[in-house]
Amino acid sequence: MDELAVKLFDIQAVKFGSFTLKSGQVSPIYFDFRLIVSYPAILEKVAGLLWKKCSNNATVDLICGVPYTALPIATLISVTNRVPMLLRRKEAKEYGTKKLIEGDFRPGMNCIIVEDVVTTGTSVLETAIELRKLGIQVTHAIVLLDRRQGGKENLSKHGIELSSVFHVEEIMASLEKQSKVDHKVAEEVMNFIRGNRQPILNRNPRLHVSLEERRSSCKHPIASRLFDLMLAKKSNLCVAADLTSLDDVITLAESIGPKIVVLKIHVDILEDFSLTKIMQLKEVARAHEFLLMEDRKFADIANTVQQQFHGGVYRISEWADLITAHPLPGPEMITHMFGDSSSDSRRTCGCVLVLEMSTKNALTNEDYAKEAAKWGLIASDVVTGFVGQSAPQSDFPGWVQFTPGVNSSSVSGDSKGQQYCSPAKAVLERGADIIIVGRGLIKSPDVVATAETYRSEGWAALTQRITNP
Ligand SMILES: O=c1ccn([C@@H]2O[C@H](COP(=O)(O)O)[C@@H](O)[C@H]2O)c(=O)[nH]1
Repeated sequence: MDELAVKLFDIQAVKFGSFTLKSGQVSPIYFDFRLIVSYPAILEKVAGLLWKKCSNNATVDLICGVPYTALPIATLISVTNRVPMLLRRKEAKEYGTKKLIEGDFRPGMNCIIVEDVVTTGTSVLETAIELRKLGIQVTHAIVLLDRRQGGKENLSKHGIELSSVFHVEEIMASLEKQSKVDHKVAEEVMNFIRGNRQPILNRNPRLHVSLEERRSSCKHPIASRLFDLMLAKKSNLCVAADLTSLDDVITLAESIGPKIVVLKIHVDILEDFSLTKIMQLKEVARAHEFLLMEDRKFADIANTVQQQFHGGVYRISEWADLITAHPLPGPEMITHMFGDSSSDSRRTCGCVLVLEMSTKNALTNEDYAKEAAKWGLIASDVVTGFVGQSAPQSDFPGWVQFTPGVNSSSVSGDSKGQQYCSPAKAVLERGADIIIVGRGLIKSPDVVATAETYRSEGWAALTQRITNP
């Protein structure tokens, strides 16, 4: 092991300095195991050590590497030990079979996941979710290096036992013993690892608090109403009714009304908009008890947005229960668009801030979302929640996270930049309270049955997240 640690250091697969990790943490150590493919003897050694962990732990039908670094390692294990391998794609192709898992298997077979480095365990879990969807059992994962920052615990909560060849402590001890790093560096690394041990996937307490408790922290009546509806209807489904006819939206709303808690529209794509018809939709919302969200994504100076919200042909403030707004122009826009403190719409309509977009290459990165969330706190009397693809490290339990880009099919997105994930992933891994489903439902041949499937999957995931943190 000492020898392997030194070899990894010598080929610069272990680096010291200041590195920003996927989680946003700045780490004094970085493992770049992609380099191993260029050193066949090291690759062979690593594959051998991983296989030892494997055969110690379970009877293996199949192995599957987490893309991409672990793929050559898994291939070598497979060939050397004659154990069949499955190939996981990161994204489904938009043509052909659209499979995320390639290879030959039977449901019920067990599969060991192979990974190079585990920090929080998210990548292993993503692979396990795809395998389990096909009926393949996943109870073990093997990894070259466990950074010991919560990955083992997170995976164990999902029924996966993680075995590792190395821990960071062992690598540091080997490198210090062989004078590759001095004591000061070794101590700095170990302090970082010890100081960041809590399971990162559980950082945000909002995710595991009961809906009843969260309702009691709400500052906005529309947020309280939404929690009431979720509890009463056992639903966290919002349907994006992106149709161009308001008559068709009304027909859709009448059929799926009992399954949903929010119906989201884009008023400016409707070809037959009239105030009379939108009031009919409002009546359906009242009868079936769901909220009406106008996804206008306001983003201008307060003076303009105020007129867009209250005036024009749409008179959004007269019928919308929820509206979306980009935080980009700053908190003044959010507070002033509703009018002065006596304006009714401050209490009858809740503002949902778009902190992160679901699209590829969106500029709404982690820093933007973090800063933007502060506007929400400043304008807390009108803000009911946010649109996002991840749970901020900390937010307010009375806010609701809406996550769009949810689609149960294996398609990873559309051809125009939209990106999709499943209801379970949106809720369990990304922190969604409300899942927003558009084409995955409105294009289906049986919208009522599809609404029920999304309702039950979304609700099951939310219940699981709250009861099994
Ligand atoms: O980041 C965002 C913000 C909003 N949306 C909206 O959600 C739906 C998604 O529709 P799909 O058919 O499920 O792709 C749509 O109304 C968007 O305007 C989003 O997708 N991403």
